[in-house]
Amino acid sequence: MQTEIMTPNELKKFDPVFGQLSFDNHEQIVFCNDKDTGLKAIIGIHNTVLGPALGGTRMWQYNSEWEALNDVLRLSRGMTFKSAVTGLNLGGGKAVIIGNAKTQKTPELMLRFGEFVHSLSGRYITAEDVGMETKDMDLVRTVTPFVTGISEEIGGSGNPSPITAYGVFMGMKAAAKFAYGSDVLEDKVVYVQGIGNVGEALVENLTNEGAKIYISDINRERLEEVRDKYSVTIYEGNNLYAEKMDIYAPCALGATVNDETINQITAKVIAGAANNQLADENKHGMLLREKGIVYAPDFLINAGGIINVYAELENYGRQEIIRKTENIYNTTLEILTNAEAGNMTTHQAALAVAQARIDSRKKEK
Ligand SMILES: NC(=O)c1ccc[n+]([C@@H]2O[C@H](COP(=O)([O-])OP(=O)(O)OC[C@H]3O[C@@H](n4cnc5c(N)ncnc54)[C@H](O)[C@@H]3O)[C@@H](O)[C@H]2O)c1
Repeated sequence: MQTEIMTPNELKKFDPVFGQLSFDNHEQIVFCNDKDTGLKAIIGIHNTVLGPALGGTRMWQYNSEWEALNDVLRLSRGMTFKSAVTGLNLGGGKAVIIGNAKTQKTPELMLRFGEFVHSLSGRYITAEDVGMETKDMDLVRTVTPFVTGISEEIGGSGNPSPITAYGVFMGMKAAAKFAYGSDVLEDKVVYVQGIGNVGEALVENLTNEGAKIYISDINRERLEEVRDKYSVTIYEGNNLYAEKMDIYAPCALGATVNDETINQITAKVIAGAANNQLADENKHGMLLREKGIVYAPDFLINAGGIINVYAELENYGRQEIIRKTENIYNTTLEILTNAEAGNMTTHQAALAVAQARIDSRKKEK
């Protein structure tokens, strides 16, 4: 799917909302505005066939409202497929708040946002995303029950990052099994790009397995902190993609598999936590396939976080969270096998599994 932002002139040729390139088959888009608190937010509900649309709230200083709309359309669609492929009874939604989370996020603004979430009567359930913290969700919880990712002290599931990392690790093992015939990662050279919350927890899993780990990050302090804790090497070069490695784990930004990098990548496996790793799902998915690189779809293997918050709704415990996250291994292997058999990209194969679940539920209904 195309996700580029159009220029204002290009936009004039289209309907401004339904004509957006990222408009898929979204059920409902809610524009939330409140002058008193400065709130400008958009809630995107992509699909509710499998259940309420759950997805985090991102606060970001977008360059334009079009950019914010495009982001919420793209992200909410992604949530539909993430939950569907993971086997959760959830639909896909997401919210964006336009503004600087460091300077414009006030308690009043968050409470007003919570009221808008509440007005949707549970069709949309929010959670944390970029620019949000657990304490913001705790505040939203005071005005609506339709929020997850709240503190453990008030019944929440706590920090999702270690579970996300465990799911990525499971997906990586499955991809290694497919590419190398064994899921043992001992002595495999793995580059972890971005050692934030998820990246560091992934490093911990990889360390326990005996992988040869290289880490890269734009934050030098983080690099040194992680190096002092684990047996890893800091990557000091400036073009990680061309380095000789077995596995590339993008855990920072999206779109790192793009026209510029794709021909440099030497890894046989790509498996990481970052959302939207392929700059162009179809084009780059196909190129990876042609190059024989096994790509574990991001929205499938980074689903640990949503499994974790889903526990708050379904009241299941730690053991079930781990079991569901471990199952990412089986689903990944199944999808990689389907992709090969069906002459599809792995991304398309994962979407097909998700879509089949949605279609079959729709029929039942
Ligand atoms: N936290 C979760 O549970 C979760 C769930 C699903 C997906 N994700 C995705 O996984 C990725 C990592 O999430 P996180 O929670 O660890 O975020 P984070 O903000 O804690 O860490 C991101 C790290 O990437 C680094 N970084 C930024 N730009 C970089 C670059 N160009 N090169 C190298 N490093 C760079 C940052 O300095 C930071 O240390 C994000 O894309 C996020 O959307 C996270």
